[in-house]
Amino acid sequence: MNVEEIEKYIEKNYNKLPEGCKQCVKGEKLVLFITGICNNNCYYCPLSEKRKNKDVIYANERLITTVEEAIDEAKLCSSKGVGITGGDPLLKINRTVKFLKALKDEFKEFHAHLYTTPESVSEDKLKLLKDAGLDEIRLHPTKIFNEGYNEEYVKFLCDKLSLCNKYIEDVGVEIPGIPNMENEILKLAESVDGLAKFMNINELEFSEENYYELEKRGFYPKNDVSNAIAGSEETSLKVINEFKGNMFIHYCPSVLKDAIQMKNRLINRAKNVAKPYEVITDEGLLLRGIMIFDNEEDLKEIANILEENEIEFEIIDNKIYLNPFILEDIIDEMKRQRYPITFSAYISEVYPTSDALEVERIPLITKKLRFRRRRRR
Ligand SMILES: C[S@@+](CC[C@H](N)C(=O)[O-])C[C@H]1O[C@@H](n2cnc3c(N)ncnc32)[C@H](O)[C@@H]1O
Ligand code: SF4
Repeated sequence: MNVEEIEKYIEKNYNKLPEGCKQCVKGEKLVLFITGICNNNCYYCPLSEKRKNKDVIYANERLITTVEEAIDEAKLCSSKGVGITGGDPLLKINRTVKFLKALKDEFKEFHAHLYTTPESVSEDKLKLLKDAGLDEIRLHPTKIFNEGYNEEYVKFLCDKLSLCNKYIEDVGVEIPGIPNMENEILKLAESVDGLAKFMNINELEFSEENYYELEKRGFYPKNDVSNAIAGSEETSLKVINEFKGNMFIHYCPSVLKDAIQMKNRLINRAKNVAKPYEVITDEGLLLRGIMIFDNEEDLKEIANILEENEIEFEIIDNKIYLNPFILEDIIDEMKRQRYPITFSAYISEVYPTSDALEVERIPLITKKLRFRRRRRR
């Protein structure tokens, strides 16, 4: 499926999507990674070294410690809901409930969904989650994919789904689309139909952390441009085509996460954080022009010129930040007028995220090294 096909699929099936996914595809969900701690050890686990089994909290890409920071990040992204993930959020139930309640209290109509595993679900925890306002829960039956299909385990999963239904409005199953497991996934779908409102199948993705384990099992990337695994899409779509039950099965392709959901979330954040001189790209990244000076006099001279011409800019240390296209025009004009250029300059493309990660640097003026001839004695 390419981006256009996905967009069509989303449009056609939008009303059937799980509530949590509806906001997610529009980039309106805050991704709250509540802890990296997890009792499972899935061979396909995509978590990075910075997160896996580390008791850390991230609101989107931002490492945080307090609920206030989570609320701030939700505001910066104009989030309309939260997806609480990990690790396993239920292993840190008090923290999960504290953050969930704070977000629910702060924002009106804030949809909340949470990912966990059936082993961690208990009546006590569900009561706490219900009181804090959880709208949707998704269970990931890890053992099927790590140890093989087992009727007893599926029965255990069904009991946990029934328990969830007593407390939480929407209950679903979410799984990785492991290639060639269509028979097992179909049997699973038939077993949970009626107990789960939906089943989400994620296209299997590789990361630096799980690549070795995936390769060991014969899996390989489907192309050079994505981090999806070959065969996962075929398996997932086969399940959807062959399933005869009532439950809605949603396939979530890797490109949906990167090209649509992530892009929309970046655009939402960029609109709130962009400085007046920054340009928002179609991908939701920020473009800014940067001039770097060796001495303060030169910087002041250019700053005066910009002020006289009513051009927006900002000075940070020995740099002037300004609109990238105006910067290009200024350099052209300086060259045309043979005005001495006393700075180096480039256009910087950065994520609108809290770490402002730089994706690309386009040099405009590079500093020439000055060589002074040594006098012969
Ligand atoms: C990344 S996990 C996060 C929540 C929690 N750690 C869990 O596994 O349920 C969210 C969903 O992604 C799926 N998943 C796990 N590893 C994956 C991978 N390498 N590629 C695609 N989906 C994956 C699982 O089915 C899980 O329900
Ligand atoms: S349950 Fe999730 S976090 Fe835990 S090991 Fe499996 S994929 Fe990783």
